Formats: sequence, C-alpha cells, structure tokens
Amino acid sequence: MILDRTIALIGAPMDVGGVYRGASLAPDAVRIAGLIPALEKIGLRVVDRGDVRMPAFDASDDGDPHARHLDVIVAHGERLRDEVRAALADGQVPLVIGGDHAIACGTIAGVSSFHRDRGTSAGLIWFDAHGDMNTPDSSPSGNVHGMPLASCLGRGPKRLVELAGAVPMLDVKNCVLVGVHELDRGERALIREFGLRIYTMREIDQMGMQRVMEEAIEIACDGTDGFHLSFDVDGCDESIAPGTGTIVPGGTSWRESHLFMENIADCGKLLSMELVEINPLLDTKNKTAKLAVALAQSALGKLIY
Ligand SMILES: NC(=[NH2+])NCCC[C@H](N)C(=O)O
Ligand SMILES: [Mn+2]
Ligand SMILES: [Mn+2]
Repeated sequence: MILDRTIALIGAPMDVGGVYRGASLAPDAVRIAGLIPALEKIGLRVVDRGDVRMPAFDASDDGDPHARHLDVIVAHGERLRDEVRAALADGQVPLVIGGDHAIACGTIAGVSSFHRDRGTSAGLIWFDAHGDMNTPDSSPSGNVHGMPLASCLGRGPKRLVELAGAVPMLDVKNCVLVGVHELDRGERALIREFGLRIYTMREIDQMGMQRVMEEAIEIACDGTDGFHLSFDVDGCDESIAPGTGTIVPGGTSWRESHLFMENIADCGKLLSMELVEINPLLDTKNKTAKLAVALAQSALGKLIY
C-alpha cells in the first residue's frame, strides 16, 4: 500500500524534447505550488531527493532533425533512471515531476529494470492527449516527447530504447493509453501493430471515466506487481491545464481527471508516477502546477470524505 510508504519527490527538469523550452521550470513551480505540504497534509511522508539536472549542452544545435537533442535526452535519461532505481531500492514510491514527456524513457527504464532484477514486472497507465507513439521515421515534428511510449515498447532511437538494458522495457499486454484525443498516422499504425490497448476521449464519453479506469487498471495489473503512471497534463482540458506546450481541444474535466486519479489510489497498485509537460512559462498564475498538486493528492489517497 502507498500510504505506509515514503514518497520520493524527484525533479526532472529536462525540456528539449518538446516544442517550447520551459517545462524544466516545473519541478520548482510544483514545489512552490505546495506539493510537499499538500501530501503531508493527507498523512504521507515525503522526501525531496532534489532534481536530476540536464547535462550542459549546445542549445543552438538540434542534432538529428528526426530526433532533436537526442544526446542530451539520453544522457539525462540515464541519470533519471539511476535516481528512480535508487528511490525504489530505498523502498520509496517515486513521484517524478518533469520535464517534457521524453523523461518517461528514463523513469520507466528505472522502474522496469528495478522490477526485472527482482523477477517481477510493472504495468503502465499512460494518460495523454497524444499517443507519444511516434518514431524518428514517423514523427511530424522530430520532437522526442512525441516518441517515449514507442521507445519504451521497443521502437525508436536505439539509445533511448535500450535505456533499461533489456528491450522492450515493458510488456505491451500490460500497457494502456487513456485520454487520447489526437494521433498521427504513424502512431495509429504502430498502436495497431503492437495491439496496444487505448481508451480515447470517445470511450471516456461513452463509457464514463469510472468504467474506463476499471478496465485500464485490470490491463495494467494482470500478472504484474502493479503499474507506473505516466501522466501528461495536456490530456486535461485547456480550461484546467493551460500551462502546457501542445494543447489539443477536448481534454478531461477537473472531475474526470480526479476520478481517474481516485481510481489509481483506490486500487492500491501504484508503484511510481510522473507528472509531465507542465510549462510555467505558458501558464497563468501557476494554475497548472496547482492542478498537478491536487491531482497528486488524489492519486496518493486524498478523499473528499
Ligand atoms: N508529450 C507530448 N506532449 N507529445 C506531443 C506530441 C505531438 C505530436 N504527436 C508529435 O509527435 O510531435
Ligand atoms: Mn505526452
Ligand atoms: Mn501530450
């Protein structure tokens, strides 16, 4: 159970995977929005393990136009992987604050290798407006934050794909995408090829978030020790999450987003989580960082009553 374990806050200020810089400011914005006292208030112990910093790099050189800034992203991913592993080895529940979504390769490499070494495995719930299932060949942008899920499943830039040692990092049968409202053509093809389970906004509208989450949790927990949650705030509607770089109209409401998180808490199977794509430079009065704090509380057991 989450409640009797210490939460390890890990900042991952890495922002060259996205369209705009600025997501690297999110770990501090979320601390300033009161994450630690908010979690302590619901009875959790929190240790702030500090930030996993980006290595020095030349911002004027994008590198490969099909996977921009890949070198920095891989170097940062290695450091993040090791920090997440260290937190898990200390018996803590990692709560990683990105950073753009490319950090997920580092986080998930840590989670996946930690469990693999113990003969267990982890599932994955990925919440996002997007699929993040591009590869350098299919990406319309060359932005690596559109590629992390494909990379974790074994398709993408070799050094990213191999961050956990073994490939793929996760078994696709325990992975599920929730909240999607925009996919590129190549992503659709890859989702079909892998048989990746996906609940788009249409399913959320038709079935309701409650049923979607019951099914998603079953997928992620079937034969695993539990799951990692990778939560991209752009899956939430712009009205509640304006501070993010790739907004798509039609995201989840405040209540749907919380019901998603409340289901995560209720099932007791959360192993680790990350909140990504908060960009304080695009935000209004830190609104999106405050949303992240409220959502983290719900994911970690806050009840209204
Ligand atoms: N993590 C994100 N916000 N990803 C947005 C990806 C957008 C688009 N599909 C691309 O590949 O460029
Ligand atoms: Mn994403
Ligand atoms: Mn997204």
